[in-house]
Amino acid sequence: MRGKLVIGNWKMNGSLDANRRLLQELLPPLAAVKGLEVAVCPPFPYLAQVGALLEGSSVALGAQNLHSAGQGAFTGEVGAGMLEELGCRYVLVGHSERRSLFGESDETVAEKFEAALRAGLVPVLCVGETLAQRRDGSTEAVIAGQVRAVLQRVGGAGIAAGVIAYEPVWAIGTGETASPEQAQAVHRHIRALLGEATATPILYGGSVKPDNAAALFAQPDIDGGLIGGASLEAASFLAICRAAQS
Ligand SMILES: O=C[C@H](O)COP(=O)(O)O
Repeated sequence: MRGKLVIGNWKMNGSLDANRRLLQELLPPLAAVKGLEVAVCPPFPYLAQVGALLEGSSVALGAQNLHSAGQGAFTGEVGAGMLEELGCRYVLVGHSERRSLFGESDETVAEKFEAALRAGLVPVLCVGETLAQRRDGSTEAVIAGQVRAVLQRVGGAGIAAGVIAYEPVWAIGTGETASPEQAQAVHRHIRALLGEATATPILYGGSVKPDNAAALFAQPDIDGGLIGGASLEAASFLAICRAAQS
């Protein structure tokens, strides 16, 4: 179901003390921000702490990754059921840092998406092109490959139970955001690929800040944001959530 959604991806940042301070600053004013869903994705070791701190708030808990197997001899990995047991609602799959730094293929990502659905989680499929791919004109083909790998595995109903996040790799952590028009063009392309799953929420991510969020979220096919750096600073994340308020 399409509705506004803003997810903070803390990446490999935080500490017990910093997490507590961030949420103490963020949650009271965020309670007054209506008309959207908000989630935060801390690193695995902090899921239980952050889940406890979120109790009584409307902010959902998410994880940044999972393994496609439920359990077993996969040292260092985490299964979907474990995330569900810790109170996660969302899990990111196929973030570009997972794809580029940890070698995740479209097929691996599709398996993870399916495993998350099976456990009752909402998978957030991250897709996006590199700068070289944008320059050589293959943006649409790259995104189509990433989306179709998941569609083939879980079908339209499966993908509609999740969320897609378009994150151009060249805009992640660089301070260089896609213009609202560039982002909208790719979001429209993604929605066209979805067929019957056209109501799947599609978020934009990549250097979203308080000063560019409103223009991005105003685009017809942008349903919110996946926020990295700015989600670590309460005032910035709050301003971005306010910009998504409908
Ligand atoms: O998951 C979040 C994205 O990678 C965006 O990160 P950023 O907002 O720091 O550019």
